Amino acid sequence: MALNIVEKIWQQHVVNQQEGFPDVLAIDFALLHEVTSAQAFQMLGDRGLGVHDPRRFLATIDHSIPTRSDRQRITDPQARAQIAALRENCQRQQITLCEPDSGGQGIVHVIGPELGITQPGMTLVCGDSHTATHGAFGALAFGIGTSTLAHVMATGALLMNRPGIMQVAFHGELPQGVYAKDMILRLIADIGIDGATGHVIEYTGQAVRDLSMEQRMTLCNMSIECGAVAGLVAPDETTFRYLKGRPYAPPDAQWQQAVEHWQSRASDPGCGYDKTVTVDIRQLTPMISWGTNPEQSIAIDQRIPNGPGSDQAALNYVGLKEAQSLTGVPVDWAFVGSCTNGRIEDLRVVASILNQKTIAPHVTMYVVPGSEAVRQQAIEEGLDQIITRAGADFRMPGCSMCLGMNDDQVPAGARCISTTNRNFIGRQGTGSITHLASPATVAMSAVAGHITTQLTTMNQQEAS
Ligand SMILES: CC(C)[C@H](C(=O)O)[C@@H](O)C(=O)O
Ligand code: SF4
Repeated sequence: MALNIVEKIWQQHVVNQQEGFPDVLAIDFALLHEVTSAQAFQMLGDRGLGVHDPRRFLATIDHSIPTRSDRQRITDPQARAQIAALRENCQRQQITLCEPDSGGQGIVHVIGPELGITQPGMTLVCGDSHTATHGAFGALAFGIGTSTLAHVMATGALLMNRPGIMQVAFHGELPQGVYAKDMILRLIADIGIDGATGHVIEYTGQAVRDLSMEQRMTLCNMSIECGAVAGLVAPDETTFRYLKGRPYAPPDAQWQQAVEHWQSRASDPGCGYDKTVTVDIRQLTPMISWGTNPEQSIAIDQRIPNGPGSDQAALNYVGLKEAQSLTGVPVDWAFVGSCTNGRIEDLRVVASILNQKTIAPHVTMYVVPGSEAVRQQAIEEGLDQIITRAGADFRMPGCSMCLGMNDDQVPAGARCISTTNRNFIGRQGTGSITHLASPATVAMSAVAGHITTQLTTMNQQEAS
């Protein structure tokens, strides 16, 4: 029988199945961060339980760590407590913790793939809603709550009813200057914030095959924003090439065998899905959000909806009007980073736009690498120099301005164009206004000082 990738991974990992009860699914790996792990460790401690196999866990510090150069000096008492608790818990349970300045620290969804932990056909969990990012490798990756995390820690298994499986088929080639970020914003705008509820999405189509691993991660990252429980892309040569030689990847002697297994995980021709959605991207232009959830996004050449699709409360919050064009709306802040778009390719795109330019004087721009490895790579390529020369701030790795949980916050009333994944009310700081877009759109807008997808040819540097 022809099976899709999710059915295959599920079948291989189910350890118990009983009518009327959730399936018991073996979990290959769990990633931890400082915000959601403390209570899970506490629950284990309360019952005198240990972590069942510490080699299948890895922890990092990302949400609450400052991104200034002296980031080890943490002034916020809550952040300090979270980080101290993670250190203590990892030490007690013998879990590897990627410490700041070890070379391995970064956002949990950036370092997992970078280290080669995330592999095709595996099951992976993290107490974080953007865990679907790892699906880019053909892994079944779920964001789970804290008590579920405690259960996985103790048993290595997850109780779950098998979700529906939805195919999102991208039709056509991705036009020049349009990115995975635009593809996923288009999908969410089309199907809505609950369009994939209860489903795992498999992204298919030649355009997906043509994406780099970084772009596939961007695509899968936002699956949760249309309600999906996970999102994935079947593994192929691009996946294998990315993984080869990474610290946790299979060594040379086992490589061929691993690749053959991974290849066998891809969906069979003629397999079925519970639901299929097609997105035509032949004419896709850069996308941007206008409201207070990611569904409220439009193509840059469209106007904010007037009538159906409009949302007066959202418009009041963001200070915009029905039927208004977003092009030309002034921005105060520009943010490049996060587990959506804080990888080396994103920084390369940004640097290529900022090269020989300066950002508009009224704009504050943060460029925050997703990990220490991304930062190091960017420095080796001289991207930090280009970014700094343009007047942007090239900072230390972390979640940063993606959510107002650390020192990096957009001030109340300020408008930020951002490469992140959520534009919820107050997401980047109390009273902050967020417009979601690709790194290219963010960089071009920072130079122009207003929302645009055109590279301003004349600016301060050239004029002087
Ligand atoms: C803090 C954490 C629990 C949260 C999540 O689960 O996603 C955060 O990463 C986010 O992006 O909102
Ligand atoms: S970068 Fe943002 S979305 Fe990603 S894990 Fe951190 S806070 Fe969540």
